[in-house]
Amino acid sequence: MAFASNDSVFLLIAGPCALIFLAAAISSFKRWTRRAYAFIPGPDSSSLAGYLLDLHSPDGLGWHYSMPEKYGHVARLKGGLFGADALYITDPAALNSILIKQQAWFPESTEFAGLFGIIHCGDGVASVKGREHRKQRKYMNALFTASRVSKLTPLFYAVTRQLQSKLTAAVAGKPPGQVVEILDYLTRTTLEIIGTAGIGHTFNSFDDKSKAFEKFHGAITSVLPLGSRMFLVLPFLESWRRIRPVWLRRTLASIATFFWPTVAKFRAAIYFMRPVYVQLYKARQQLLQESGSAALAETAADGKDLMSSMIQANWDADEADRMPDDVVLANMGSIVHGGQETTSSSLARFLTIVAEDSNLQQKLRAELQAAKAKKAPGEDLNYVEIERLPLLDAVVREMLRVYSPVTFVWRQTTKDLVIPLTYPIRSTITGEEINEMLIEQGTAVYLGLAAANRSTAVWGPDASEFKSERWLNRTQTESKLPGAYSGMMTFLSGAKVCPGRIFAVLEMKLILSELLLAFSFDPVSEPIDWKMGIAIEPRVRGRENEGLQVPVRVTILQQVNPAPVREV
Ligand code: HEM
Repeated sequence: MAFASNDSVFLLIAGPCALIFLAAAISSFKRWTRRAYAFIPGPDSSSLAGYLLDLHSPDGLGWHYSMPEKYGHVARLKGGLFGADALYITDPAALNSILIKQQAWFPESTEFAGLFGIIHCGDGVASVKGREHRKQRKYMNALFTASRVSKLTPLFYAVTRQLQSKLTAAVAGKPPGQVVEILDYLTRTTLEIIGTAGIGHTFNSFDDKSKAFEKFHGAITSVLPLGSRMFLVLPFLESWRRIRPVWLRRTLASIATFFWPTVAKFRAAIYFMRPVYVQLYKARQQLLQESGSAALAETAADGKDLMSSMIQANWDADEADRMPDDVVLANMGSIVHGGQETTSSSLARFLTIVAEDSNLQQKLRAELQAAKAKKAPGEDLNYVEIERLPLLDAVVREMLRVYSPVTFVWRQTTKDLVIPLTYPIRSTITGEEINEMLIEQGTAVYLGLAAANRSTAVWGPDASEFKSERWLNRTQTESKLPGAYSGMMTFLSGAKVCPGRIFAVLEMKLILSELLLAFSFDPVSEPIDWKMGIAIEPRVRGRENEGLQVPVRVTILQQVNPAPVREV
């Protein structure tokens, strides 16, 4: 009898469990084999594994750019043998719906959230969602207002002067047109700017003997390319970082490093950056505790850096609104990372454009010289004056439109949703026009930022050509796209819009103007291939193994006085 009752208890528990298991298996099988988007045109996958290899291929920029022209502004990405289909979206109304109107149901995919959570060792803005994201963004948005950023202008100049002197030293006394690997200089510049203005720390980036710089520079520039090489495991990273106990996760990671050198390098880069942030944060907290806010003036940026402001705001906030230490630390990582590679590769791209187009280069220089002529000798252009240079503004906008440093972002629906379309889909099955479509829960949705920026339907038949003139006669309202910056998608829009866009644009304009006043640039004969990564990666054709580089020819126009060395 006892046996029988045990049996029924077992059946009572095991029965429903088996049913739940079966239902879950059927639902995931249905999801994996779902072909709900068969009526939407889209590219064939280059392998049985589906679209993932094409989407992430380093040589795949052309694949991305061609998407709206070949398949329309919503394209189906075939999941292959085992995966579900996904969507590639560049349609203005659909982007507006996904990023703004219905953004609560389209959170960032767990893949990117997981990757950035690991890189920043915690839940900063780049890896949290919903209310927590809104809470952290309030702190971050307050740091990046135009008025706050304009106050950083003297810091930007101070670092740019170091770049000018370093570049002058590299080419002085040599024949004109010396070949210089300019990306290295620009990476040092943007790292030093984000170091001093972002987190109040100097990396001594222009000191060739600075080991700290060398290692940090190596770590920060390698971590995203390494991350993009691990794209096949990205879907599991968010669950991975929740594994407890922590020692188990660390042991598993250590085992993985033996089999996969990329993981070993990725981990080493993170482990190098983390203590730098921890040390800085602790020092800042100690200052606050011991001597109050005024003591922050001791930092490398005289207390004007963004992170000091964030730490101070957090310190002053009510207990309930305060961010825990690990979140502040993760956000230090988000700011340094967000502000580094995107900006340095854009600057390098800009220099190659003006090197190829001497007429444009001369016109830009003339505009800058005219603006400088109105200032007292030795006085710099201020934030408003830099912003109001029409040609520089047009060239920077066009560069950010045609060469978006971030190619796509990744979202996932959390419920079935209908989205409107600006450009109807023509069904491959019935031939009818579809003006709105259902996106099923769980669908991976890729938003093609770079491709939308080149859509001929939005920008005209010359969309993929670099034509700065288009901005001299065009207004933001003319673009149908919901992008936060001049109607382009480069900085995204909505809740996840890049908080650093005003910072980035000012930084780029200021560096470019100072470089153009002091040097002229000419092209080299070797072609540079701009490869796809999480940010764009330039490599010299035939010398890919030498890493990221952008050679240009540099000639001194105007001797620059050596920059004063900043004591830190
Ligand atoms: C040309 C330069 C830049 C470009 C093209 C760019 C682009 C972007 C894009 C597209 C995103 C959204 C990513 C996503 O949702 O997956 C983003 C996020 C972000 N960017 Fe930028 N960015 C640039 C410069 C900067 C700078 C200079 C900073 C800081 C000083 C910065 C800080 C951030 C941060 C912290 C985020 C995460 C925001 C969040 O998740 O809420 N970015 N950026």
